[in-house]
Amino acid sequence: LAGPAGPALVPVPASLRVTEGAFTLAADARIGVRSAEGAPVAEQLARLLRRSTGYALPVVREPAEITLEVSGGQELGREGYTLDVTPAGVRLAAATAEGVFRGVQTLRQLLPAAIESSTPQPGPWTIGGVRIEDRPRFPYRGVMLDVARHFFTVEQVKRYIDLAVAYKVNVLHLHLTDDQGWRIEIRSWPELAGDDSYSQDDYREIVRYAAERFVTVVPEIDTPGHTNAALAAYAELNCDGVAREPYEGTEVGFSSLCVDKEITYRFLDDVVREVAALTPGPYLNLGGDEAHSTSPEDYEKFVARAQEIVDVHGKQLMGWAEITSGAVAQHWQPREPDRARAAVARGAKLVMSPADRAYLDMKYTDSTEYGLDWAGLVEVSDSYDWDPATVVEGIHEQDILGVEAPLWTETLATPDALEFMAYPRLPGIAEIGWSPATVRSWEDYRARLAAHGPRWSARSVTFYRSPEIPWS
Ligand SMILES: CC1=[NH+][C@H]2[C@@H](O1)O[C@H](CO)[C@@H](O)[C@@H]2O
Repeated sequence: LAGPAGPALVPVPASLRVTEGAFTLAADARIGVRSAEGAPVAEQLARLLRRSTGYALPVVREPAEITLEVSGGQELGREGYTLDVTPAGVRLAAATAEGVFRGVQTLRQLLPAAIESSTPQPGPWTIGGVRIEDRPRFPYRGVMLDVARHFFTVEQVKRYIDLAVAYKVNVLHLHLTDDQGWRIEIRSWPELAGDDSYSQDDYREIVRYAAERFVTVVPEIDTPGHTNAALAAYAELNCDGVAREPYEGTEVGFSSLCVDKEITYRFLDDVVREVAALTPGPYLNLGGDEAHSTSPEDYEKFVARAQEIVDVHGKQLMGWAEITSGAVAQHWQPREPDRARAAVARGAKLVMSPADRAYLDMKYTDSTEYGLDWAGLVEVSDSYDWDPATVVEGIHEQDILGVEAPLWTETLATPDALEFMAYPRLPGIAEIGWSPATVRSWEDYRARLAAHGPRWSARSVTFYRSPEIPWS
């Protein structure tokens, strides 16, 4: 692989040493895993390698040519791992199955791009010798998918997860409700979700699929603004008792729940109860952005009640940077750094998603067919060449839980459009979340990223061939 210092890995590992010799995966190779905890990850790796090599690759309960070990060593944390490739074979060790899963993503990238094919390819399947010790900089490395402006099916969400976990992404934030649509069944309020929505079983399946890949789902029910879909479904939720018209446009800030009506909080309690019961992850995101039709006093009253409700249902409140309560606030508006500082001042942790860097719905250039440009044009270099710990004055490493790449879908109606906007920028945000700031740079990253084009082509990913990258 053409990477300047060796393998073209994204995210770049915390430490990597090229060693003597090479390992070639042979047709009679086996995958060894001794612990029950590691077995599901071994099976996932086996399925992936069988598909593109055509080899049997049985999983056995003893050391083998590829050995996955879930050992006790806590020094690398929950997601860290060590990966040794020698002529004798591959040894991937971690304290948890999650760490082994993260290391498997690195192992995939050490193998030729053809390993990503869905049909058997000719080898040789050779990896140069390396010793890798790796662990993430931030614990929260997310992608957000807006399924409200345009709905995407369970299978399409699964594919979005599949592509993202190859880059060690570990959070999927689903923007489930907005002015244009309510996309999750709420049994106590059956008129909310229309035809294009997830049943509760659909949502459970997304959560299950994500969990198998050590991805935490963060559901967002955007409130008190961005609520036209609910206000159109239930007249009684409106202050004037009149149902709103359905809205298909792209304006924001015109809707608000009725803060002074008690039914608003029965509604919120029912919704939070049902969604929390379906969500194993710690966060319940209640949005809070662009509540331009809610007075500041009403906004504070609403958020205080919302916090109580989320507490009752055993979750931690998360929201956009405007939200004035909760454990985690998400910085998004480059023009409003004060909100990030205020969130830290009240004891919240930040997820960094500056729109002029991390919003995957921003056009690459003014000739990009899809997307918006209110935060500016965001080429691959703009999206990569920043750091969460310096991007906002006064916000430092210890204030930050992680990063997230939101993909808003006002202008994106198909999976191809999603992939075109997400690739190649999503891997860069993933690297910013995982790799130490000291081991990454734009010049090195663009050279490594060049080797990922063939990997995406092998998976039929529709990506933007940015002229900034020397594609291999
Ligand atoms: C947090 C946030 N609220 C707005 C803003 O981001 O911009 C998005 C488009 O880029 C838009 O879809 C969203 O409703």
